[in-house]
Amino acid sequence: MAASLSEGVPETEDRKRPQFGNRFLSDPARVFHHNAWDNVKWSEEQAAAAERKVQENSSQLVCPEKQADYEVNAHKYWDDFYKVHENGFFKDRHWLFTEFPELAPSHDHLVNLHLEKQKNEVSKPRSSEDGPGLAAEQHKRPCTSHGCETRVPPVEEPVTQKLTHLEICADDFPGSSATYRILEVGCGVGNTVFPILQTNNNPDLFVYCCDFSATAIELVKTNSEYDPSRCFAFVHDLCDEDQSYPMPKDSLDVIVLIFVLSAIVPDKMQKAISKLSRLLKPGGVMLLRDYGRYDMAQLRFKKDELDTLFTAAGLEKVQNVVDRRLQVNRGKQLTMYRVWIQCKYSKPLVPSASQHVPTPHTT
Ligand SMILES: C[S@@+](CC[C@H](N)C(=O)[O-])C[C@H]1O[C@@H](n2cnc3c(N)ncnc32)[C@H](O)[C@@H]1O
Repeated sequence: MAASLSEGVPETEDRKRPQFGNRFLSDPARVFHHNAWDNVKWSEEQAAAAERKVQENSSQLVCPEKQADYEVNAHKYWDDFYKVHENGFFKDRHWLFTEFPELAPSHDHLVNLHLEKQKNEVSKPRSSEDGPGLAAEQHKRPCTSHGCETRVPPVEEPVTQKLTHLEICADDFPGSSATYRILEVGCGVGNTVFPILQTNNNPDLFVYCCDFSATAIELVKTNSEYDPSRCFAFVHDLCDEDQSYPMPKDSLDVIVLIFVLSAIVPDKMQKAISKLSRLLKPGGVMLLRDYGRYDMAQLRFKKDELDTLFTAAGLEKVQNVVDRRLQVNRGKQLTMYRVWIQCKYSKPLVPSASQHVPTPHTT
């Protein structure tokens, strides 16, 4: 039987994977007809139950010694995890290109950014709680990643703008000859990076990826798809204030954070994001997808917390949406409520006078 209109999943223009936020459950009796439903409304009882669960979990804290051990030795715990699971745990993030067209080939992200901002000026910010989901809105966009009539004013080539102040030499860093540079932080074994390299055949693309687990980075580098002429993988702890990134500031088009920020301690997040923000070119974007508040009844990110983090790092909101999904195991007739948060924040073309992002000597 054909699905009803409200269950219809619009396909993207290139008829690939549909974006999140497009399949709505209007008739509860149909819950087991699909694997997942978007923008699921939570009842008050359900929200209260999640809150109670969080309180319950928080009432039994691990002892301070163990907390310190988890923080100081976090990279070792992740190393152990990857020694056991190798490439087998996380799935390739193939939804990346529908949710984040900035990662797809021939994407002119400055054009898209300009249009998304124009749209935000005339409509209130989207969220799955206040109207149609993010993807439904995006399908109405007049522009595709492959071309658009509206152009933003030309900007001075940003990479060459401020190189005199850099410690990293402008033409002597990995990927220096590329014109489109993407960095993934907390890349694990490459479930985001390899799909990008496979899908994005732009000859001017260079992809950096880092993780604080040396085992994970070793697995990336020994992957048969790792090509050092297109990619540079390195061990890096994003919470380590003294460690430099191997590229100059104002040099990256896109920074990707997929399920990584939630893995670090909250009081280190701001410095980590501000440091990353400095690496972005003006007009560059930071993309995040992570666990939202009450996902699996745990206390994770709220929309406003992430907004504060990114705006304090001098970035401007393009998107900040909560994706409440109902995942269904049709075989076992089980339902599972998940909450994700997805953000896009861009670096202003002209630095805002009200934002002061301190500039350290190294990036
Ligand atoms: C949930 S996994 C996600 C991996 C990958 N982004 C993906 O989507 O498959 C989180 C990753 O973040 C890394 N990570 C956690 N804290 C980190 C830190 N402080 N610096 C760098 N990487 C970190 C972990 O080693 C792990 O590989």
